Amino acid sequence: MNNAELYQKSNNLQKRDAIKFLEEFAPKLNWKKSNNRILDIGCGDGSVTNMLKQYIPVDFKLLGCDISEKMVNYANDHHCNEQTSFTVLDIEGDLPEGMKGNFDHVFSFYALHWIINQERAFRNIFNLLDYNGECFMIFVAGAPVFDVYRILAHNNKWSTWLQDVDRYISPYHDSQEPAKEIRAMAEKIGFVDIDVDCKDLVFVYEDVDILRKAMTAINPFKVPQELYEDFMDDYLEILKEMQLVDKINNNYGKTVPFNYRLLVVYARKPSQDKMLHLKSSKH
Ligand SMILES: C[S@@+](CC[C@H](N)C(=O)[O-])C[C@H]1O[C@@H](n2cnc3c(N)ncnc32)[C@H](O)[C@@H]1O
Ligand SMILES: CC(C)=CCC/C(C)=C/CC/C(C)=C/C(=O)O
Repeated sequence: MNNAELYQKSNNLQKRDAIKFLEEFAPKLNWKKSNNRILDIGCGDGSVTNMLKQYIPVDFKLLGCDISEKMVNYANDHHCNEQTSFTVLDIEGDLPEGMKGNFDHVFSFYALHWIINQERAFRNIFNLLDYNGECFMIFVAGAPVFDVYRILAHNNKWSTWLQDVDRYISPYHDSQEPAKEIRAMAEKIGFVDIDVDCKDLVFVYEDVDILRKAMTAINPFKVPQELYEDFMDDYLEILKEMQLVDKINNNYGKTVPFNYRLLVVYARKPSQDKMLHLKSSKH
């Protein structure tokens, strides 16, 4: 998952969804006239961070962050300029003091399903925002890829490399009402104007080879290189058993549609007055 070169060639699904939801939501955000301080969490190779610039006012400072140093280096090499830079940050870890309260807008695209401790990450996002700051995030609730990981983890051939499989399955994959869960968590943290939607979407891969590359680009497991093609063959066999890929002719010359559920989340940190008022009414 930290091969930026490969990821930027195979992230059509992620890019399509970032564009789709930015087009809908960016015009509705409360942009400042000047000096918009923006953070993109889980920026990866930086290509979506770069696209984000088309949807924000011209006066901005944009920081992308990612847990992977390799991704951050690639993003800095390809997309860094006077207004945009990238840094290493684990959104599930301790925040540097200097970043707290420093952002008017926090975005995150296709990253938060990688986080086990959701409350820690959402609390960190709250603390990164300045008063009245807004966050907008899209991430995967459920997808067949997570069922495939579970099945591979139970196969003796692959179990050694998939021992920590739960770490890489969206925390909402088995949830009946992920939007309700997220809303309750965001309310508990102190967010207001919360809007959470769980969308049923479809992405059509042009053929099995393209699908294979996309799955390799997001594969989090350290399967040895010499076994990797065999691993992907078994991966595809499972997709055939699940009737998601045709058994006949390896789906040759045919497109491969996949259904998945995507969480689309907006929330705002209250004003300073509102927060002081809430604090004093608690005592
Ligand atoms: C699928 S990529 C998404 C990249 C980009 N946002 C996009 O939409 O194309 C997910 C990214 O989240 C990063 N990530 C995973 N866990 C993270 C964490 N705890 N803190 C920050 N980034 C994390 C991964 O390193 C990876 O680069
Ligand atoms: C098995 C399969 C090909 C599923 C495709 C649908 C889908 C939503 C894939 C994205 C999964 C994911 C975890 C992406 C990411 O982290 O960027």
